[in-house]
Amino acid sequence: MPFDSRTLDAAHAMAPDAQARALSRFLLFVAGLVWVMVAIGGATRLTGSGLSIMEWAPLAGILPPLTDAEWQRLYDLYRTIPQYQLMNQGFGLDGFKEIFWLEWIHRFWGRLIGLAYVGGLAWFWLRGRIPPGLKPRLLLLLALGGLQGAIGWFMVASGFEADRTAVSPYRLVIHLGMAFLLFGLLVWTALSLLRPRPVQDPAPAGLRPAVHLAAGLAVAAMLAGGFVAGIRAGFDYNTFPLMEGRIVPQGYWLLEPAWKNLTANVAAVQFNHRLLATATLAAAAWAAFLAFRRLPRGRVRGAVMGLAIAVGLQYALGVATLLAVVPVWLGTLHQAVAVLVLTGALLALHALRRPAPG
Ligand code: HEM
Repeated sequence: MPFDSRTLDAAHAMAPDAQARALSRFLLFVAGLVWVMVAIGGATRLTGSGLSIMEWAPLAGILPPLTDAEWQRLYDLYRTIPQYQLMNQGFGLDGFKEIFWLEWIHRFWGRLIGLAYVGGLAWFWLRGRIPPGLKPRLLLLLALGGLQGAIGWFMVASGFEADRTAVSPYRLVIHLGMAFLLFGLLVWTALSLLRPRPVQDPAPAGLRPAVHLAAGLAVAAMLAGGFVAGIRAGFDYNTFPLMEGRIVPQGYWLLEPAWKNLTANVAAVQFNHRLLATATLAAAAWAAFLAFRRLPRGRVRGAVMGLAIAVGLQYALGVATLLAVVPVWLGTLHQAVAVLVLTGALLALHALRRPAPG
């Protein structure tokens, strides 16, 4: 049962502290690599680099092109897809090289994460330093990491279809969501190795529901943000707080069938992201207020306040990204700081875990 936290608690009890700390540090290191990967992924998308490598070659692709002939071969492949014909026609081999590198670095970093994780896992495993109850979860993480690579390719492949110049927004959101899930599982597992469940309930009345609400809304805002990115909805309605002079933009419910408005209608997708972000900010601020009033200084209060600060920062960055019409550096920062919000949510949720039963 990989997700049963009691298994992990039992594992924690069995693991000597120093060993648990070492394993925890390793998982946090890998989570750090995933965080960098999310930022590189944002930059890759925003520079229009993501479709520049048309092959799925997990092993051979580890080397970049080393000869002129190899560059030419990859460029010729790229010239066959609609994105080249519709957007980049005639930009030449030099233009191709410019968009190539970020996608290559993104894939290289993915391989690096895989190698670091497999290498570290084998090291801990062979030395008998993994609590038995934790092994299924660590293997699950390995499987999910491999799946993420395949999802990445599944997403890229959608960008080669006729008349498309970008990838499917649904696949983009799945890829982004899986990155958040991987990061979340790594951090949660690491935290659980470091800190067993509390003996006494650390949460004053009302705080746990408020933090759960803020965390749930933050995840919803992130997935909605993925659709903003996926359909380039940030390049319209570049005013805040109104959208073309209205709170709810015109054409909010224009598409048929109705559910399409949630994923394909620029006005609705952007409005929903704003709304969810604002609700997250309100819930996180309320949780911070409760923590400030009802808890003494310390880890639990700090975690809840930290979540609110991260959400406030991300909110401000979102508005700045929108007003500046999505420059690459701000969009990338907004994507990276989403992971900070997730970290804040995980820390706060973990600090507020209920006491072990019995
Ligand atoms: C709780 C607060 C927020 C969270 C967790 C959040 C999260 C995200 C995420 C995960 C994405 C997709 C990845 C990316 O950046 O490309 C995104 C995109 C975006 N968000 Fe937010 N966001 C928040 C607040 C806001 C606010 C308040 C605005 C503006 C009013 C905003 C504007 C945007 C825009 C314009 C994009 C698309 C950027 C692009 O095309 O790269 N965000 N957001």
